[in-house]
Amino acid sequence: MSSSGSTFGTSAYGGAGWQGRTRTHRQEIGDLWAASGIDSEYGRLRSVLLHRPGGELAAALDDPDSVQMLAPLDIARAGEQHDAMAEAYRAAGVAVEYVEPSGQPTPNQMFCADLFVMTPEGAILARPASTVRAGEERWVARRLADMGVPILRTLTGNAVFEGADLMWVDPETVMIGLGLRTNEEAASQIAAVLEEVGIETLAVDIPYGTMHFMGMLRIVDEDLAICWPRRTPFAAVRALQERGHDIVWLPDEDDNVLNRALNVVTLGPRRILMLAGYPSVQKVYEAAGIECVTVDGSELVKAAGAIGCLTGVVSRDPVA
Ligand SMILES: NC(=[NH2+])NCCC[C@H](N)C(=O)O
Repeated sequence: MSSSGSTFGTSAYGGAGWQGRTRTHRQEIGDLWAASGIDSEYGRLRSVLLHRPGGELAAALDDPDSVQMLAPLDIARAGEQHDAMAEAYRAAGVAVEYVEPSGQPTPNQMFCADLFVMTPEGAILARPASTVRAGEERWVARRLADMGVPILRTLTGNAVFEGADLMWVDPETVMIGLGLRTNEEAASQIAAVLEEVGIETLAVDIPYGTMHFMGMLRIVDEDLAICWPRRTPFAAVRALQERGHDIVWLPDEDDNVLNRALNVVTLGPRRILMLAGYPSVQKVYEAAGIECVTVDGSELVKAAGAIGCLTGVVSRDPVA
């Protein structure tokens, strides 16, 4: 302070000592904010967010359909299989973080892929489409915040969006599947926030009677995607082909087999974590040069999801 008592010219008032912030938000990720974000579906996987299921699965015992599950689950077995999946991630060099809600979680909290999606500049929180899952995103928001992961956007109005409906086709483009779980309002809010950071959004319709876009498309490398004949939307297959992707087509098997065998997470280029017990599909993947790491999820699938749905991807090596 000067002898006259004026604060003019002190750093807090913009004087010579002021140190303005000049880096962009993006430049501060990995420093002020935790290293996080993805710009592809296949860059080397670095960290994931999971929720280990517990007593909340009892909600499926009497009437699984009332909580969007297929059959009652053995809670202990489900927990053990979940632990084995987490162990497989750690063995692959992936950091595992857990969402821990306060109080009793809702029954589907473990399906973390549905609750947010990452961009190179932070997370977009989901707004689950059913009352059964409404609010699960709050616990993910709290955990991401604690981890130092920026949150780019929370959806508003009547937008509904589940993270398993968004896929990176290339570092400048995402595809959103419109259907039961994600509506046009959400797609336009997401397109607006992505546009601010220079990313284009392609919206495609997913077939009536299906759950998520993830259930019909998995991208496993820069130039390789797994698709489901007559189920993966035309526009999605075309967008991939235009970018030079080869398509691995799922073999002719019943829906349950394909649903579960396709619900994989890409660990890195041409390397996936998939459920054990689907040899006919695994053979097709391996023939395409995809290395398959397998874990048992026979109990978990009774909740109507598998590895892809259970795994919230927080960070991959950038490919851009
Ligand atoms: N991404 C997925 N396929 N998630 C599966 C979610 C299953 C859950 N029971 C639900 O209906 O919401």
